[in-house]
Amino acid sequence: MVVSADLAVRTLGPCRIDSPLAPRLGARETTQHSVVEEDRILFDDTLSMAGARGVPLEQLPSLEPGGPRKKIYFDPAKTRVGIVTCGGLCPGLNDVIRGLVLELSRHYGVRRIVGFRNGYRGFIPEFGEDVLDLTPEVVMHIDDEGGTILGTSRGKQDPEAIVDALERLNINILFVIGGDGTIRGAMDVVAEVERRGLKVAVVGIPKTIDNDIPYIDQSFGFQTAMSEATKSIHAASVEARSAPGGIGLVKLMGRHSGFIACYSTLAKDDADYVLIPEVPFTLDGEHGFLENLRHRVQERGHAVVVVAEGAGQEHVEGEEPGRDASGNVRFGDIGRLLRRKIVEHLDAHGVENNVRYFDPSYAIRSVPANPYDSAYCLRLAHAAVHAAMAGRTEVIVARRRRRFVHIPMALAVSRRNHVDPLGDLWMSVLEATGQPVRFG
Ligand SMILES: Nc1ncnc2c1ncn2[C@@H]1O[C@H](COP(=O)(O)OP(=O)(O)O)[C@@H](O)[C@H]1O
Ligand SMILES: O=P(O)(O)OC[C@H]1O[C@](O)(COP(=O)(O)O)[C@@H](O)[C@@H]1O
Ligand SMILES: [Mg+2]
Repeated sequence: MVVSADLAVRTLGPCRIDSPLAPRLGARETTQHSVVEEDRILFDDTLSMAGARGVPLEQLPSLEPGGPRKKIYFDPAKTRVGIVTCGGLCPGLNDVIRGLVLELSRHYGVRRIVGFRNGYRGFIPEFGEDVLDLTPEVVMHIDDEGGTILGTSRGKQDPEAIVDALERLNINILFVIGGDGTIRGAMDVVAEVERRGLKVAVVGIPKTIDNDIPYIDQSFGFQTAMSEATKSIHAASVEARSAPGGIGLVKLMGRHSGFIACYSTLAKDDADYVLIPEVPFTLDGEHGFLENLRHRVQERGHAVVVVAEGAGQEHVEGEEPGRDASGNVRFGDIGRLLRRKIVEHLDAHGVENNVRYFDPSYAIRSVPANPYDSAYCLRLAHAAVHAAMAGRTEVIVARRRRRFVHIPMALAVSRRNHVDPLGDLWMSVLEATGQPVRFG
């Protein structure tokens, strides 16, 4: 079987130790529900996509399956584990931490697990952060709360200092729970680990409420966050329908990808317009957004507009986008700009208007995971533990088309997941809202 280089997963070495889970794996075979270790998971999911590669079946790009192995690399009794959460909050962070700790301790018998506090700065002595001992008792009920018991942060830290801390604490496995920035940071850590000739596995559990990590079905916490967002859309709709010329305007998170705006709109089916970063729009002119909205309000008496924070940035004049500590762009406020423009435009045309502006902001990501996301987080945590104990490194675990897989970190950060303006999701949004295919 040929494995394309970018899909090959790196391992620390041969697995020689019997896994404590081996007795449960005896009868496992590849079925529609599970994939055995020796098998691979096809990268393409349609005949035409696979066929377009024009290569024999065994050379088709494929991913390593996730799941427990009969033989593992690390001896659980001697293994020390670190866990860190970085970047913005996301529902389910505590579920993942809990899942890692329970799987490591109960099923593999790992006895020393520590949590680094407040993201990558938790490794740096100058910040004076103590590590937190993570036991089943400590983590048992943390999933009841949103956030992360470890804390999180943005801002780059020196990979050499991070690996110094790993050496100081004799850590063999580091789990990083974070988004694209965190994964890039983890790749720097892997490079430094290798430079020193250490055998430390670094495994990621991808986190992003924006759902912008590619090659995975959907990121954990996304479903919870978009469910929270529907509350604001509903409130905007109630307000809009209760006032003459009522316009409910909702700004939602989503820097580069408008998934939250799209899915929460579909869930409520109350919105008349959705504006996302992936689909540019014009404001002015006969076919611009403002004129379309004016007609809608005059004809129907009210309207609901959902806008993702990264949408229409070209319209946010005079505000130079800044950068946060991690180097992410800080966008101008498209929500406030739209509110002002809508009022000005409708006033100028003598159309009565009552704009109600909603910015739920952090409220959608600070809540505990819903049951679906909790179950998903637990399964991701299990997959991450299996990968790490089997010596996999520089990988993230993910679910792709219902299968748990190992994705090399380099591939996971090679691009961003976007709403495809020519794809099914955006088509559904156009159907649900009735907005024109393009403004302008
Ligand atoms: N290109 C990069 N190289 C190394 N570390 C990075 C890089 N980008 C971000 N990081 C680090 O990863 C952590 C989280 O990144 P951030 O972008 O804030 O969140 P997220 O992981 O959710 O994308 C921060 O400590 C940040 O400094
Ligand atoms: O937490 P901050 O620094 O205010 O940043 C807010 C940003 O964080 C997010 O919630 C998620 O970003 P990350 O995936 O980089 O953590 C974005 O949707 C939002 O723009
Ligand atoms: Mg990010």
